[in-house]
Amino acid sequence: MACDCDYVLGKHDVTEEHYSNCSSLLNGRESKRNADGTLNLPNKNLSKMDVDFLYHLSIDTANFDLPAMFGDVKFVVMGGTKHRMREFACYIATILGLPQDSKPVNLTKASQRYAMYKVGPVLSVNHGIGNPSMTTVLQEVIKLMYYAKAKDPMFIRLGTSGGLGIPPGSVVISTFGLSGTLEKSFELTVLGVKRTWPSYLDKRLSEELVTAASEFKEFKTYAAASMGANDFYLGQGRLDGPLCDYSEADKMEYLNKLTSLGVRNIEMEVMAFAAITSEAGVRAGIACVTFVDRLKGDQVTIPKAVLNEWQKHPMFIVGAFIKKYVENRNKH
Ligand SMILES: O=P(O)(O)O[C@@H]1C[C@H](O)[C@@H](CO)O1
Ligand SMILES: O=c1cc[nH]c(=O)[nH]1
Repeated sequence: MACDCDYVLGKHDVTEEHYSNCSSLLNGRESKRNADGTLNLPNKNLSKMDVDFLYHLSIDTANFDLPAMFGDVKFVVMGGTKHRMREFACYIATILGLPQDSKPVNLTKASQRYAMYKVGPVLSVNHGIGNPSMTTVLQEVIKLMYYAKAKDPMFIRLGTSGGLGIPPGSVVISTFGLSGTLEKSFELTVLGVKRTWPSYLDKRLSEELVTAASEFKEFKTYAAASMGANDFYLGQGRLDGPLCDYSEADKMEYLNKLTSLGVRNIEMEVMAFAAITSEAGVRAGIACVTFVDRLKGDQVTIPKAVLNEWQKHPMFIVGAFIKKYVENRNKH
């Protein structure tokens, strides 16, 4: 079915409101999920494969009972580092009152690439730095949820970032991702052709995360656009990398432009995370703490112990959201 708003992928801009109200936007697929909430992935080749090896997870569909292992997953929470995602697994077990192993089991240890922990309905997975690392594990986890027949799983990224005009330690809940060239889309070259997909996040989930954040008064939370850079140094307009051929004035002009467009933080995965989850029909959100105000400098100079505490801010928000969701579900 053609999109009823005449949006042609990659050719016209689409407003956030338009996007979240348009159910037929995604490659003409009428339904992104089955009636029972299980995923209806657009790649029809998958159903023709006898076995699917999720190579970077070291898990396959022949030797693992995926519905038994992962069928109850409701939240896939992802973030850059293995340490953070292990910490989040322990934290969520505590706040949900679930039994905790003294050493949480890394279910993807054999892959030697990533770490993945399961605590009740929560899967906590690290994704490394930048799009290629993140999209590889994200796509395998989406397939994992598909084979496990998980119902309506939500994907949330817990990240770190550089802020724009907001106090370091604040959290930004992303509403959409903006590329370095200021496009609201994720670009990937497929079969030699540059393709783009819209990079909006789930509006309702963002709002629910903002509501969950309102109980934490010790740091500020902003709902805003995020810029996703393909590099930490030049890609984020820093002056302190090994390479730099622009001036401080050029950098400030660019960062001020981002700020005037409503961008409040810069990280490295937002567009791909938003686009791929949306194409796969899963609701997704992103909450990132900021470690530096990029309008004031480039270097992250805050002591590591403080950064480790700040890294917990998005965990508090996402933890509160999950706890409330689980409590409400148990009531019904
Ligand atoms: O989730 P993390 O803390 O990895 O997110 C940001 C974006 C990059 O992955 C990385 C750069 O330091 O931090
Ligand atoms: O400035 C920053 C800090 C953390 N992560 C980023 O991508 N940028």
